[in-house]
Amino acid sequence: MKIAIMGAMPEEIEPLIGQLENVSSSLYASNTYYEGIYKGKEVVVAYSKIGKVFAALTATILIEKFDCDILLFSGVAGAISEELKIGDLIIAEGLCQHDLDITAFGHPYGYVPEGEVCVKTDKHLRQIAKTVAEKKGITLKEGVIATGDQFVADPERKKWIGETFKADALEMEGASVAVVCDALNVPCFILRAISDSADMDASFNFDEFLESSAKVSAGFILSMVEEI
Ligand SMILES: Nc1ncnc2c(CN3C[C@H](CSc4cnccn4)[C@@H](O)C3)c[nH]c12
Repeated sequence: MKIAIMGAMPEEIEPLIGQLENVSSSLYASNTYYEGIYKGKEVVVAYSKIGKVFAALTATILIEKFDCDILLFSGVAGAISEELKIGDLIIAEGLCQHDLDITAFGHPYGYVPEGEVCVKTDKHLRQIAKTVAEKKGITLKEGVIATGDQFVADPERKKWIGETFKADALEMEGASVAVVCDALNVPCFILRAISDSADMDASFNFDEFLESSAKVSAGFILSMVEEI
């Protein structure tokens, strides 16, 4: 069993690299992939760079070139649900693309022919997460995460995304990772810790809480690796 752990930004995987043994790194398709061992398990860790295209490329390389059997995503997100505060964890039951729009042809937002608005993540991995959270006394929200190639810092855009997709959080990579995993039949798990509320203060909060929230998510992901 080879486990891929992916983030979008260096800060999202830095807390992971230091925990690996026998680490070797390789450059491929303008990305660095760190191979190592965590608690006896083979892992490959990489950050994609920001946005759906880079995330889809890295997810594909982790699976097709590094032969990973499952993919765990660790990172931060903007909150939509009022329940989610900075540092809180959310796992994606499903993910959608809020900036995918061919409504001019009568299709719903986030839909393209032969696709689906909401792509589901792996139920078994989500169950493991809930077991880990219970053991550690951590609150874990499960919901819909909306992905788009925009840093959202606008209450109106946030509200529209929340209402249109019934989304609880938003970010810029998860849905494209889930689409790649779904197409390649690889179990996918997307975990995010809240760094901001996608409102007028988003960029300030993001800068302040990126590092601490990324650590919360990375720590939880490592606890999950022990249980997989
Ligand atoms: N409000 C929000 N909207 C959209 N996405 C997010 C995220 C999640 N990540 C963080 C990062 C923001 S862009 C970026 C660009 N330059 C520096 C840092 N981040 C991108 O990888 C998506 C956290 N809050 C979000």
